[in-house]
Amino acid sequence: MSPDYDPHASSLAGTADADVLEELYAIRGSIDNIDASLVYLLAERFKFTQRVGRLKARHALPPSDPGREAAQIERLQALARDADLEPEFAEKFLTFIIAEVIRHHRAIAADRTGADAADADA
Ligand SMILES: O=C(O)C(=O)C[C@]1(C(=O)O)C=C[C@@H](O)C=C1
Repeated sequence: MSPDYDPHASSLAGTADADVLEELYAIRGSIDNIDASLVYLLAERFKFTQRVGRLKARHALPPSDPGREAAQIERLQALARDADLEPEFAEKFLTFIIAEVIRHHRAIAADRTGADAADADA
């Protein structure tokens, strides 16, 4: 955990009884653990998608693959329904992440094009 992180940071101090705040902080401890896991999971996912980006750039494949995305969204919506999560939220979340991945893929491809052009000039 970041040394500067205060798990009791709140704008609610003084607005509720101490026992209510204690319960709130206890619940927030679990929320903090989940948020930390999400960060690690996302970092790991981006490590893999960076590999995909490099592979695609090397073989001149397009950054996005709409057929793959449609299948992923359908799958995540079904998982969300099973998990009692709004399927629309699952779709929005995945679409948000994929947009960032595509931005990375484009940057990798542009770097590679630049490097290839520099090699050709040399
Ligand atoms: O699997 C790919 O081809 C990727 O580039 C990864 C990914 C994803 O983040 O899941 C991102 C962009 C594509 O449109 C589809 C999927």
